[in-house]
Amino acid sequence: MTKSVVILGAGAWGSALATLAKINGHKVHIWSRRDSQTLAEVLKDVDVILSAVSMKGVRNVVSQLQCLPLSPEIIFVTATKGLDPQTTCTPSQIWQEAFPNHPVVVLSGPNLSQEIQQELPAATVVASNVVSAAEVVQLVFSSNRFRVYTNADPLGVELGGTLKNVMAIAAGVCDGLQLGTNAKAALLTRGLTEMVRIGVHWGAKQETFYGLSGLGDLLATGNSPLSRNYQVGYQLACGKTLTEILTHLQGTAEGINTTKVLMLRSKQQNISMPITEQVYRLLQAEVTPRQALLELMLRDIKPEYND
Ligand SMILES: NC(=O)c1ccc[n+]([C@@H]2O[C@H](COP(=O)([O-])OP(=O)(O)OC[C@H]3O[C@@H](n4cnc5c(N)ncnc54)[C@H](O)[C@@H]3O)[C@@H](O)[C@H]2O)c1
Ligand SMILES: O=P(O)(O)OC[C@H](O)CO
Repeated sequence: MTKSVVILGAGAWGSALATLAKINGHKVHIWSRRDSQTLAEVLKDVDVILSAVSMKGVRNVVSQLQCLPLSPEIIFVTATKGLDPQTTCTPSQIWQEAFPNHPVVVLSGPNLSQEIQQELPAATVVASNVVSAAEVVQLVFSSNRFRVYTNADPLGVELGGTLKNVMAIAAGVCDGLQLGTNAKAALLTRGLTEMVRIGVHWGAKQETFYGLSGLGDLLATGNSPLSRNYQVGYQLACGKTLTEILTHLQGTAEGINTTKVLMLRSKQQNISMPITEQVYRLLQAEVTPRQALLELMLRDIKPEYND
């Protein structure tokens, strides 16, 4: 059945998702801050509202929507991969708190928007506590070039896509320093351990991190120069400053803010996150990439699990 879908955010990801819904024949409107129409006008008779704004815009967009009369049938989908700097909440937690009577679905997976716009095949996950809502969103986006799986662990799916951005910065550093394939495998594997450690403490399911939205996205983003987060790490390793990198970076590298929020949360909750800590210190220019590497290599020796 044809759905009316409004996509909030006309950036790289919002545009790619709009393309995917349009090829399935759905009525799609992309809304941005510069839209000539108001939100009230575009949200008339909408079935699905998908937010693809970057983390810094989420609270602003949520409060604009809270002022509008919205039918409780409307499904919210969040595709943002970030953490709120004030509360450390995830975007879906912000949407659900603001709209407690609406179903909220998280959409996340190994989805580099440029590849999707080139019509290359990809897969993703839509997760919600309301299974029927996830299934509606699955139908909106599924096609022969985009395979969509449902999942009942929205927090785990969302954290996978969010936390891997920190590891993607580290992976870019690893490649920028030309540390080789062994080092990269070690980094991504230990990075996943770190994601699982804090994610499970947060309330997510461990197995979710081994799926598309966790390991899948970690592999895509940690190995692709198309990733903005990877590019940040790569260029830091090549000697550029963060300010220089951000001047020329196309789009948002959410991992920079996520690293700060994660450091705060891991310290508050006493959770060991050594890779995240070195990425944080590197972004703060407290260590060089080589010093960060040495810090990680010279940590106390220990069993692989049990740390
Ligand atoms: N690009 C990708 O490949 C990709 C894939 C999956 C997920 N994501 C995630 O999607 C989100 C957006 O990424 P992107 O690549 O489209 O970034 P982008 O920088 O291209 O676009 C960000 C969008 O957010 C909007 N925005 C920012 N602040 C706003 C505000 N206060 N009010 C309204 N709109 C605001 C911008 O206008 C822009 O349209 C990020 O969280 C990213 O991690 C991106
Ligand atoms: O360009 P990045 O680093 O934001 O990565 C984009 C997506 O998260 C990949 O799934």
